[in-house]
Formats: sequence, structure tokens, C-alpha cells
Amino acid sequence: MTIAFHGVDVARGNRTVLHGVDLTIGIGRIVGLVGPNGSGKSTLLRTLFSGRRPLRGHVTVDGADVAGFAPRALARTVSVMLQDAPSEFDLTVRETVLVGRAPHRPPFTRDSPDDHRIVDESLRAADVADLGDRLMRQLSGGQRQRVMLARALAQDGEILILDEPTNHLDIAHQLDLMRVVSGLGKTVVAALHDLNIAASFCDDIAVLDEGRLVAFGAADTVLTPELVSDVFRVTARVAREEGTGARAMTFHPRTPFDGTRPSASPRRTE
Ligand SMILES: Nc1ncnc2c1ncn2[C@@H]1O[C@H](COP(=O)(O)OP(=O)(O)OP(=O)(O)O)[C@@H](O)[C@H]1O
Repeated sequence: MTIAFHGVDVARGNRTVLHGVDLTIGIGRIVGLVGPNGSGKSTLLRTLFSGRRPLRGHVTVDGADVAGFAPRALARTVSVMLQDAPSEFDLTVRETVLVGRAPHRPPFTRDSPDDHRIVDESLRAADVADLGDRLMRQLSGGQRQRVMLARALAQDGEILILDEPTNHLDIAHQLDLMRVVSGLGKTVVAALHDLNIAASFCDDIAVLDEGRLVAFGAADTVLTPELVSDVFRVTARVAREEGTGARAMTFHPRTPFDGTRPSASPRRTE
């Protein structure tokens, strides 16, 4: 499914935190949304699944305004994995993942054998099949995170939204999550902090800075040392891995860190 943000402004509290975001994400693309803390990544993702109308502009899925979707229809279309996993209820891992199937059946009906098959597949894909009977609150942060991926997979929308999905995960599970997600054939938008992971797995990178989209396009053209240094207030360099020639960025703090940038000119790279 194609996602489009048209001139989107969003307010949180009494401040406008997203300003005129225009962005089209093609069907089946994997998009990494990057930017400093507080730049508006989570806020932009929420416009896709909260069902709330932005202050200005609109967000469409295959041309239909998401603010016009009924909540259950939106939940069947857009699967979501957020930063925080619920752990206050005494749900098992399996019960938690089964929640992802709720939008697919009429209210007050029992889960079907198909639901259980999809839950099993999702538990396996997220490498938590062995934790099915454990209580959520008894899991480690990384294990909980993987259960939330399983729940989003079970939700099975054509669009998958991930908010910092690799948080808490060891490096093997970070890579595995990105491999699983990029092999789904869905349109994926993932807020990511690890720029090298974003560059390795995403078709396109969208960069937010202070609520504005400042660059969008392929990692090689967007994640330049200049742009990364500017937006993230670090010194960034590109290194090439010996043998494979694979591109990796290294980052060095500015000394002294003063939060300022050498130039504040917005740019867009297609
Ligand atoms: N509930 C809220 N009420 C008021 N302001 C909020 C609220 N939630 C977020 N904000 C503000 O909105 C702005 C964007 O926040 P958002 O969470 O979208 O950023 P982010 O890029 O996802 O950050 P991070 O990388 O830290 O997760 C920030 O200035 C933040 O302080």
C-alpha cells in the first residue's frame, strides 16, 4: 500500500511539533525514519495509526484519508509495534500475540484455528516460540520487544509501523528483526536510531530535524557525513569495510558538545 503525508502539521500539547511534512512512500518500500531525540519521529508515525486528524494536511493510504477509517479497519490495515510493551496485565506471551488478531474477527467471537496458526508463525518469526506460556511481566526487555514484533506480525496489516524496534535487542536479534521485517513484502516505516542498520536494511531514509523533513531518498545519497554531522550534531565519517566494501558510518562527539550546528540550512536529497 502507498502511504502519503500531505503538508502535515501536528501539535502536541500546545506546540506544533511537525511542520509541513510532505512524503510519499511507495508500495512495499522499507523506509527508515531517523532524526535526533524529539525531532518528531513517533509523532509522525502516530498520524498513520491514531486515526486523529493532523492540525493541518492529511495522511492517506492508497489515496484514502486515514482519519476516515473506522478503528478496526485501520487496525487491519496498519500493524504497529511501539516502544513500550504492556506488562501491567497478567497476559502470557501467546495471549499477547493473539491480541493482534482481534481486528480480524467480529467482536465477541472466539479465536479461530487460523488465528492460532498465524500466532504460531508470528511467534516463530520473532524467535519467541519457546516463551509462549511465560507471563509478559516475567520477560526481559529484549524478549518483550520481540513479543511485540510477533504481535505486530500477527496483526498482519499491509503496512507495518515500527517505533524503535531494535531497542533492547542484542545485535543478533537486531539484525534478525530487520531481516524478518524486510522480507515481509509489506510497506514498512520504522523509526530507527542506528543509522548503519537503517542504511543496511531500508530502501529509503527519511530524516526529520526539529519537526521538518530535511532529506528523503536512498541511504547513500541521504546519509552523507555532512548531513549526519549537521542534523545529529556529531562528526560523522564514512568507512568502507575491508573485503566487502560495505559502507558503514562512524561517529565522533564534537568537543565541546554545545548542541549547535555548523549550518542550519534545510536540504532535500532525492
Ligand atoms: N504527550 C506530549 N505532550 C506534549 N509534547 C509532546 C508529547 N509527546 C511528545 N511531545 C513533544 O513532541 C516532540 C516530538 O516528540 P516525538 O516523541 O515525536 O520525537 P521522537 O523523534 O520520536 O523522539 P525520540 O527519538 O526521543 O523517541 C518533542 O518535542 C516532544 O517533547
